[in-house]
Amino acid sequence: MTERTLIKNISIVNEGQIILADILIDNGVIQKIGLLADITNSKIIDGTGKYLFPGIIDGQVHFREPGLTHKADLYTESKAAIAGGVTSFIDMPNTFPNVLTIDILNEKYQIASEKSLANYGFFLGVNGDNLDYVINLDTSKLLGVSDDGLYFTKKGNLLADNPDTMEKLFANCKSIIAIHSEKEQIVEENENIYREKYGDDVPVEFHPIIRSEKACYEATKRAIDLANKHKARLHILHLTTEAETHLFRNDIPLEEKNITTEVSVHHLWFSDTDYKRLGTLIKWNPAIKTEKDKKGLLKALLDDRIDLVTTDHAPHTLEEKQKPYFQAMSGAPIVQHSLNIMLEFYKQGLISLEKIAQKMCHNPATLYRIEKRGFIREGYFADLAIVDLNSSWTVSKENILSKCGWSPLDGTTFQTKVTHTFVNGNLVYDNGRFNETKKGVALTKKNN
Ligand SMILES: O=C1C[C@@H](C(=O)O)NC(=O)N1
Repeated sequence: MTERTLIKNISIVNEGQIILADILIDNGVIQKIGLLADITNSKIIDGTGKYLFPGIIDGQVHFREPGLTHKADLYTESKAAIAGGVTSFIDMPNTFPNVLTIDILNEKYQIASEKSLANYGFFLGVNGDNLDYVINLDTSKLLGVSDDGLYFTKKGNLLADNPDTMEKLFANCKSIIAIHSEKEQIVEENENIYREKYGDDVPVEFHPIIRSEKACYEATKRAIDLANKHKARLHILHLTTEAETHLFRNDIPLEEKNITTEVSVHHLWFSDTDYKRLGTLIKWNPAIKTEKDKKGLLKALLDDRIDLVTTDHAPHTLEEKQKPYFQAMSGAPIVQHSLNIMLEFYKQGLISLEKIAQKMCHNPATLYRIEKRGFIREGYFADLAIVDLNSSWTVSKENILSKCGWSPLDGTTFQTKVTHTFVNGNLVYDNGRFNETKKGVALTKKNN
């Protein structure tokens, strides 16, 4: 049983509008939305002047467990997520061992049930070795939303650059094929050119030239051609170039799209002008690119060619990051600050609150067919975030919650603050304090 809570007089951002109302949370779900009388035995939160969002659903994170828990784990990173208003996440399979079988996948669900404060789903990885296994998978054995998410990337054990592997997967797979889209051959050719010139210590400013627009565009175009040819369901992860945005459509509703895409917050926030200041701390794959790309990505997000905002939260220790170019790990922690970043764009007049809710809450739920989450509706799970749009604070070591203890946003002042986060009706985060007694649950799937 969860505590009964009445949030009074709050601006509810949901499904294209903002309405001022009260909301009653009971038994884990949203019971009533409207002008409600005070109810006995309920905790009352005064929402005057504040905004209520559906809890953010982050469609791409790396919480590193099992196998890489010196960087992060399901407890620490879900806690960081909750502080940022993120109530559900879908985690990538490049943990160790790589998630290439149902047994390994189910082990992650088990660990999350014991440790995660937020709700969770996990991608299953695909490579040349487990391709037949994946194609013949009995999806009834998959837990949660996993049978809607297969992840195909291009490095190491999850390498997917082989044209025959790609063709076979697209021809046979019914699940969403999520792709990290960079053509490895082009990247390697560029790496060799710069290695010859600079040795190991290539200036990081060349990262977007090595992991080039061409590498991204050609991989994305190839995946789209394959998806069209085989009528497969394709999702391109973390788009980074303006050029690629023109490959996506906005003339069909999300529910009917066969090909979808997302942008990660750091590709909207940073550009190549930031490499000088932040160096390898913002070395990410795909790379942070130019100002023109950054603007093109926001434009495509606003006109619905891009469907989701995710984080690709990818923590590494500072030691792993502060190394010469070729040894410095790619990725950085950002899940705690994704809503703050998007709200900063709102403050600058670049995006509406309704659009933020669409891209971070409604669309991930629709795309991954997540049951009864992502919207503020009576009868839906009470995953909610209350936001103060006029409260500034500065990111610093003292308030960074990711286990790795640093952030590329250190020193950044945000003008908005998440004050409360509810997960399944439980007030898990309240103005800096956590209630860790209740754990998140596995995301379940809508039937149709
Ligand atoms: O897609 C990815 C993976 C991630 C990681 O570190 O796992 N780091 C990245 O920069 N991009």
